[in-house]
Amino acid sequence: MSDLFVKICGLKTARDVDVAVAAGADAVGFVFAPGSPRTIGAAEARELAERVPAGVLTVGVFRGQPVEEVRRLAEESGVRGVQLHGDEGPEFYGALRAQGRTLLRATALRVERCGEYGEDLLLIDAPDPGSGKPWNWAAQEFTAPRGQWVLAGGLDPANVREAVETTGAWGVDVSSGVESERGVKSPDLIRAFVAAARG
Ligand SMILES: O=C(O)c1ccccc1N[C@@H]1O[C@H](COP(=O)(O)O)[C@@H](O)[C@H]1O
Repeated sequence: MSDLFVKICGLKTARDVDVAVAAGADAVGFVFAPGSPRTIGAAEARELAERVPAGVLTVGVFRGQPVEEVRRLAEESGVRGVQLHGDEGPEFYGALRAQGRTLLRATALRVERCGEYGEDLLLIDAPDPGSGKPWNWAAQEFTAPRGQWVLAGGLDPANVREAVETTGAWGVDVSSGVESERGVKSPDLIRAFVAAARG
């Protein structure tokens, strides 16, 4: 097994959290961005996060929300990581730094290296996050960033291994590709994804 970092995102039920942890996920994500079929509240996320062992990172996922809201939801839910999908600049990451959480910067832009905005992990995603639509990570023009970067966007059990081998990603993140229908996770697909990702 490789030591690839694997994050399973958009979890809403205790069953799915338990399956992801048992399958060997390194991180689980709870969506606080409004308007997603996966959006949950802070109290629900807290209950789910409390099931997660200390060695597995719990991550709150945000998009275009004010820093006060991000701080509050992170505090109320107790997640240990914050993933930002908006166009937040370095000052936004700086404002969150004091909370001591792992900061994940998600972007569809070309980025030279992880850490430019003060993030701990860089997530290279599709322009429409959470849609399940892949982007062309195999394209000649794609240059992998330096440092710890996570590939996301349209991954599933069938394509994840090739994606890792082609791009050299340090980690992978998935939501749609482990669902039986939009917003509903499949335990079998979660297990298959983690196994396939690690090869
Ligand atoms: O999952 C969502 O609904 C979501 C909403 C808003 C921002 C990010 C979201 N999810 C993130 O999208 C990527 C990849 O998703 P997919 O596998 O293509 O469905 C992943 O980083 C999720 O954390």
